[in-house]
Amino acid sequence: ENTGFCAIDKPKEDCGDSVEEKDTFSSPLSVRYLLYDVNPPEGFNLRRDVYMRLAIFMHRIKKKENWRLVLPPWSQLYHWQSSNVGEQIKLPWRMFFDVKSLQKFAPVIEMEEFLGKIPKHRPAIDEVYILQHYKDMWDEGKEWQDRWSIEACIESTPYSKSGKAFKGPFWTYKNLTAQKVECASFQGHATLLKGLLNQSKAKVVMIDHAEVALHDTYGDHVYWECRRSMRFAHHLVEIAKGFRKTHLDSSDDYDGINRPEDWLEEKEQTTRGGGPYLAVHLRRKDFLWGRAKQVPDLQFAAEQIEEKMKELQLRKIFIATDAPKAEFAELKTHLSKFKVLRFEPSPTLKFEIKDGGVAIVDQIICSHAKYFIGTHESTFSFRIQEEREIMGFQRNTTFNRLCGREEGFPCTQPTQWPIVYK
Ligand SMILES: C[C@@H]1O[C@H](OP(=O)(O)OP(=O)(O)OC[C@H]2O[C@@H](n3cnc4c(=O)[nH]c(N)nc43)[C@H](O)[C@@H]2O)[C@@H](O)[C@H](O)[C@@H]1O
Repeated sequence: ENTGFCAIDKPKEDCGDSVEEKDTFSSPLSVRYLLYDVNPPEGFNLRRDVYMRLAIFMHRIKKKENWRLVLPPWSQLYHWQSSNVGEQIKLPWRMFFDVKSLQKFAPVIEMEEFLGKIPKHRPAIDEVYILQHYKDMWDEGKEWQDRWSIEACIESTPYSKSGKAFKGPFWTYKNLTAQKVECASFQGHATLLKGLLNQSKAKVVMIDHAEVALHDTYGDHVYWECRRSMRFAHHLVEIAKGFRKTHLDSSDDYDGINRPEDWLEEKEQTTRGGGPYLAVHLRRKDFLWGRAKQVPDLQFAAEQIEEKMKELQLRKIFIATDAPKAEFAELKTHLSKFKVLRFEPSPTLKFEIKDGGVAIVDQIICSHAKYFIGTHESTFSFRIQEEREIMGFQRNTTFNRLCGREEGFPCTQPTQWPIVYK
């Protein structure tokens, strides 16, 4: 069967660009759709990780089962607080990622494409399963065992019955409804969802709190294939390129970075150079209380940055941060010997790419630097580290983090997760 999707093991010629498919909802099980959502307060980069768990699951079953994974639009993320960028709801994945590239790994489609297929007379979603942890999961002496079962909901849910159908958050789509909503206690890896999906005959199933399902295998070659397929949207890559060139004397040619257009053609890379700047991801805001011991005050962060700048004999520092303007200005006063830069798009550009796009441009710039220092346990920093692994930077230039004042300097550095190829 040719689904139009490009499997990792198919020759490139067989990989169609189009995701158009013939399914009209007329034959109940010809194609099935898996929708999902994540715990509302989670940020963008944790959500990227949850996507990978489900995409890898879809990748594993795609030869035998005809599912489409519907990409959940980005709506009202807690950290996206800019007021001058318009509404940040229902943003499609193509604003941030190269969706064709994702499709070369897993059969994914955008929400709007899925919505376009639903006949008027039918609720969009047949069945919603809200994943929850087993009540006894943390009991002492309880052995880990993969299991799932439909059970009463332990906590209250945001779904409520209105007439025959259920209403719910549904990524802020007001008209979406579901026919059935149940809770499923779940303990195990994403592939365990197969049992849950196959006990159902529904065509459209949604998994809420998908973060409860764990990675099948973290860090093997399939994980990295999925990760490599998550290329950023071209327009964001171009914006980052422009910034690197104009402000940081950095370009792929000059920095010795050589990445094929298509991730399927990527082989193990070695990058010895990197742009002539130090990049730092300085996570502030909720991390100031959430990770108080490991997040340095600005003065202590600056001391660590200065030390590294002297060692590397660099002049320019790129700071990716969620810090308010005043904090960034203070940091600059502590680093007055150097040129300290931040990506600050014009209001028009920011309106276009939104908070999510600004964050990705920050990540791209950090990932191309000669040396990177991140923030303890921030998934934002982790994703930069992965990007650098893909580009083949030497690991000691990647797996670094700032130390908290209480910890002192030096402190324990991040675990290295090396890239693996087939
Ligand atoms: C404590 C936990 O932290 C987790 O955050 P953590 O892993 O850093 O990383 P994320 O899951 O991405 O969430 C942090 C969000 O804050 C913004 N942000 C953080 N750092 C930067 C930066 O350098 N530049 C720009 N432009 N934006 C930044 C951005 O919107 C990003 O997605 C959250 O996902 C969890 O919900 C929870 O809050």
